[in-house]
Amino acid sequence: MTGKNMIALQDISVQFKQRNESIQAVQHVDLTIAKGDIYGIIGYSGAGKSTLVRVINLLQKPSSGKVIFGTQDLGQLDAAGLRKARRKIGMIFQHFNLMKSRTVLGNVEYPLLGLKITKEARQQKALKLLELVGLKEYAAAYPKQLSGGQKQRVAIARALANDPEVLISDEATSALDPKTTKSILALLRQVNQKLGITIVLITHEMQVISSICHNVAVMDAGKIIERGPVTKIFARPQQKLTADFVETATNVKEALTRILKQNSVSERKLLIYLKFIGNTAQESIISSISRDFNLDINILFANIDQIDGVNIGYLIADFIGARSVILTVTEKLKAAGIAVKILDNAEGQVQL
Ligand SMILES: Nc1ncnc2c1ncn2[C@@H]1O[C@H](COP(=O)(O)OP(=O)(O)OP(=O)(O)O)[C@@H](O)[C@H]1O
Repeated sequence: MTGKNMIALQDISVQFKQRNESIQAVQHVDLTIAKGDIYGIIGYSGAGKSTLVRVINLLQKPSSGKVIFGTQDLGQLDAAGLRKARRKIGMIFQHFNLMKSRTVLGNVEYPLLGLKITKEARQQKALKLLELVGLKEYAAAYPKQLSGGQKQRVAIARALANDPEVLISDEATSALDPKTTKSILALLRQVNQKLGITIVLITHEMQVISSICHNVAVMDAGKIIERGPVTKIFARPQQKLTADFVETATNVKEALTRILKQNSVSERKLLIYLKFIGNTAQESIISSISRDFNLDINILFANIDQIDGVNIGYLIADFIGARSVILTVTEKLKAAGIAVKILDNAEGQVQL
């Protein structure tokens, strides 16, 4: 990563008017994406993600705010200048948007048709891109002969035809099964690393974010409510919605539901959620502290994920002993850099 800005959205708002109603799809969003980054935008349906990324290439004109692409203010460009800038921004979608009547090669060639290059050069370029996405032998096939994953590969090749600097992926894996999703995400990572293309990726699945993104923004009701490096967001989500996305992706939420069904309440026991970040030594701290304080720790769930190269461990356990001792121990764990949450399940109501 060079540290240079690729995209800067400045105080972007988008309003839609429907009959007498006005919808604030995006509200005062500032977003800076560095060159070479893979930046994820997550949110539930209707949060404003698609509208926001369509602003990046001015497919959607903002009601107010500025879009800076590299060093250019896109709002200041004339039609020809904007067309040229847009070629530097490729896009892929959930439903691939391939042309049924054209072959795979014809689809990849399509963005190059208006350019002053020979037919041969155009085809060479398209074939090279098909090779990159692993589908050279399908050049003469038609989209209906391909699986969903293969269609998305063709769409990626087509999006790369104009040598873009940015690739926007709008729910590109949402229609695919988990295995195919993995292979498409691996291809996107390769596109980022080999070609140095900045990727902006929209999704409603935190697993997609944790698989390939370095940074993430969480959107809710048209606003970015939290943002930062993916490891930081996974380790210490600040907003309830962010925590919800994170704990679903890490299976902690599911595990907790199961545990709460089976767990009995007792005066001498507290249900505790621990998160270790990037440091396996933290795990041995638990056993040494429990030994020092003569506290029983009954582990009910444990998992470890690698997120953007950093290990994050999750543990749900019953701490059994005198309450004052348990609270002293939790303070010691916090001091050792472990995130600690006491899950008060008195009424079966637990907030992660
Ligand atoms: N062209 C439009 N005209 C009117 N309202 C729109 C238009 N496009 C989007 N909206 C509204 O703006 C809000 C944000 O929509 P948007 O598609 O950006 O959300 P999203 O987070 O991408 O959700 P999804 O994943 O379902 O597409 C929604 O309330 C939507 O109904």
